[in-house]
Amino acid sequence: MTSSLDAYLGSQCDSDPTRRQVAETIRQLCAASVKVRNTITNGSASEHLGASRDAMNAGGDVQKELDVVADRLFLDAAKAAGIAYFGSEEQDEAIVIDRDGALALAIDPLDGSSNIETNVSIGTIFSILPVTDAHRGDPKSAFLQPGSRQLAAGFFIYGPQLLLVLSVGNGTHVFIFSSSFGGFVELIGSVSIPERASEFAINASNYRHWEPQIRSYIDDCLAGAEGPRERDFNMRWIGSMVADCYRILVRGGVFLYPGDARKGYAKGRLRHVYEASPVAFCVEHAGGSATDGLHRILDIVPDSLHARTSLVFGGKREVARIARYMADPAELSERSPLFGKRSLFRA
Ligand SMILES: O=P(O)(O)OC[C@H]1O[C@](O)(COP(=O)(O)O)[C@@H](O)[C@@H]1O
Ligand SMILES: [Mg+2]
Ligand SMILES: [Mg+2]
Repeated sequence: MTSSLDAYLGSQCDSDPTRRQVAETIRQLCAASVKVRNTITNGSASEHLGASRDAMNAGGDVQKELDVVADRLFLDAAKAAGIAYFGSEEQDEAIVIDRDGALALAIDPLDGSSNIETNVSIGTIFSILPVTDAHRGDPKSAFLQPGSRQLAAGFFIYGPQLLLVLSVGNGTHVFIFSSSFGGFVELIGSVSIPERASEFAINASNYRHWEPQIRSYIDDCLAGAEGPRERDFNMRWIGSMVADCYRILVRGGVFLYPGDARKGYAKGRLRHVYEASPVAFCVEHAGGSATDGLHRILDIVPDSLHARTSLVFGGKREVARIARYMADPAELSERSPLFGKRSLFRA
């Protein structure tokens, strides 16, 4: 029999008051996600949701109407859940909700904003962290913990289906919103990323800005069956990390958003606290890996709420292979000159 999210949370989060509050927070986030989904699917509203506002968020991105609507709905959810501190992509600073609360909620209210007006899957990414006495005087410090301390993390996808990918630290599970049931029910009991896959996701338009190591890795994939990998690769880039991540969870492959030479992109585009860290938590609990190219994301201590990080995640073996490219460029130059020089992009 299919089990409900509620039953799952009851079985996983009943051991102590903090975990019960984690469960309550997830329930409130789910309720907000349904409101966001309804807002998106409501035809009369959709006209202006993708419209740009005059404002920019702390990361320098132009805010769209839906970024702000979603931020407000998730802030209300955080208040209803009794969260201590709310840190959002759309807010410059962490917001104090309840000074005595036990949890901090970091959120990307709307992931894939550039896809809003194109009717492509978008989502919401969240991370739930513990608040200790050491964080009380300084709310932002609660968000500057390594991702390994997350109590729960996940993301919603507003796509053909409304999905929740969730880890409370014991595997990664997928729930689907069922309107006939009136809530989320389990779709995949425990996700396991297929190890051998031949699919990569990267924004290839940035090729000329990448470091040589990233170019070499992609060159070798593109060389296909005739290249050093001796097999053909496929490429996908949705432009909504939630959707790229979900595909990798169910079908395998690897995602890269590396730092590059563009101004402001030394550490890529993605934000550590509310994008990379929760995705890394779900990916690791599904048997995969997530790094900044070299180091495990969940071990890195971010230095600000809106810090960026290079991000590579997916199947363990492929992520480890990319780390070898990053760590040892010398090894690349020692490869067969045939493959060392060939590239579909380079002359
Ligand atoms: O437009 P680019 O540079 O390919 O970046 C796409 C990436 O940016 C993001 O949209 C960033 O998230 P936001 O939409 O929350 O800013 C990711 O979802 C996606 O993977
Ligand atoms: Mg995002
Ligand atoms: Mg966003």
